[in-house]
Amino acid sequence: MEAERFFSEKRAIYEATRCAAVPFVAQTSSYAIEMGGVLCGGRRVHDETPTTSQVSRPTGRLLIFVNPHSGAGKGLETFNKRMVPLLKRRAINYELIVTSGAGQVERLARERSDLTTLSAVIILSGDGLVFELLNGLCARDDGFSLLRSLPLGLIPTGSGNGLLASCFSARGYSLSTGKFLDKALKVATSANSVAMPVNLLHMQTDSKNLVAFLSFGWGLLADIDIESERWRKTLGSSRFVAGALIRVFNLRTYRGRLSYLPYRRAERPQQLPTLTVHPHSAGDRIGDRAEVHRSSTSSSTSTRSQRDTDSAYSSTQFPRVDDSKWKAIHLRDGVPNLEDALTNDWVTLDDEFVFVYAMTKSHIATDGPLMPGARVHEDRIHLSYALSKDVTKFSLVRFLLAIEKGTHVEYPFFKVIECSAFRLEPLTAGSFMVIDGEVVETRQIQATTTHLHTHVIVGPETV
Ligand SMILES: Nc1ncnc2c1ncn2[C@@H]1O[C@H](COP(=O)(O)OP(=O)(O)OP(=O)(O)O)[C@@H](O)[C@H]1O
Repeated sequence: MEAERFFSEKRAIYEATRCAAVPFVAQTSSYAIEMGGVLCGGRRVHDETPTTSQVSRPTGRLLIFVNPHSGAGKGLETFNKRMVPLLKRRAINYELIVTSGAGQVERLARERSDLTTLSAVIILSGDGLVFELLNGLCARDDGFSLLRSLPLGLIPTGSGNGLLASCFSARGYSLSTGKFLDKALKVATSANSVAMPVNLLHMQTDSKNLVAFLSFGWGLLADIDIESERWRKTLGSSRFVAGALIRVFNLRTYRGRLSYLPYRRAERPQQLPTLTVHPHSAGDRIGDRAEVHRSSTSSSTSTRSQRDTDSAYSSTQFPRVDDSKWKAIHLRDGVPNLEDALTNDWVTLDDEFVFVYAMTKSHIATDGPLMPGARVHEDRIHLSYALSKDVTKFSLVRFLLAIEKGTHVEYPFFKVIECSAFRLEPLTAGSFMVIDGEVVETRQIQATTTHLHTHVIVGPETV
């Protein structure tokens, strides 16, 4: 069986590349990589404003990840039918990796030695792959500087694309279904694009230091996200609505201790994000590219259990080892480690919660903004919660339905606090703790604002 799979994989890769002009193929046991043999021109440019960075043609050398199972499972089709023609038309050189399972992108981002030679990384998936990429990068010694030099292009083929929705919304672009994808394809393959700085949070769990770019959830909203996973293929992003209705009528509440450090402007000035694109040798046109084939070792199932087993984030075996590296990037001095006592300037709520949901961006999906006040580059956390004593099932349903119109913020039980850090200690079990859509296993969690930014391609410079 193994041998059969090995040879069919070889055959698929041979078929994929035999008619390409100059590509070669590297293969590992878990994935196939298609690489072109030409580079297009580029130039080194520095950004001049805190809100956008000039990307010299994101066309020199792209590393493209496609998750074939994300969202409705159309990532590969979108790549072949929609993106390849654009890449060809603009003579863009690229390396394609079709992911074969959870954790692969994180490993590659952590281990590859050629990342400084890339013009950009493009991801066709949901927010999950972005989470893997950023955490892989941040695990490297040169990770924080790589964040400043490696822009991300996001093509929304997942069921949750909150990061791109937040960035596009900030630029005034339409988030309606067709236009969202069209625009993403266009900007990711256009010359002279710009990339927006996007703030990152430091998340400390019992065992890990992680970065988050979007959200942290516990209670109702986190449970809806994870429990509606099973409808991912059939319902796409509508799975959240179906999940919400079911979950509200079986409402669970959780005891927890939520502490936060009220927002104060950063003590050290924010470092202006500088995006550098490395120069490339002058380019030739790439020839006809072959159709892309998925490695036959890739799993055809994308279930939560498989993801949990494979996940690089679920282990609680190992102690955190690099706390000091992370403390150095905090915007506020003196934020204690997760195990340490909080100082007097923190506020603590010990109560029965329906949910806790924190965001640094406005959107978790393309429907209305959950946190309309959040800005992609700013240095504060919008920490929201609802207490069990303040809600009824009926008011919760109305609240969830109001998110699309943005009127949910008017519900008095929806409390939003601006803070620089927060810590959550669940006192009853049963809910997921979810960072950027990914479940983490930990007894408690702490989030702190940092001066780290990644950069998301949103170009062109003028809208
Ligand atoms: N080939 C694969 N098979 C199974 N899982 C994969 C594969 N490639 C990536 N993954 C994992 O799938 C998860 C979901 O990916 P992503 O978030 O990008 O898509 P999505 O459709 O928006 O999913 P969700 O909304 O459930 O998070 C990620 O955690 C990623 O690690």
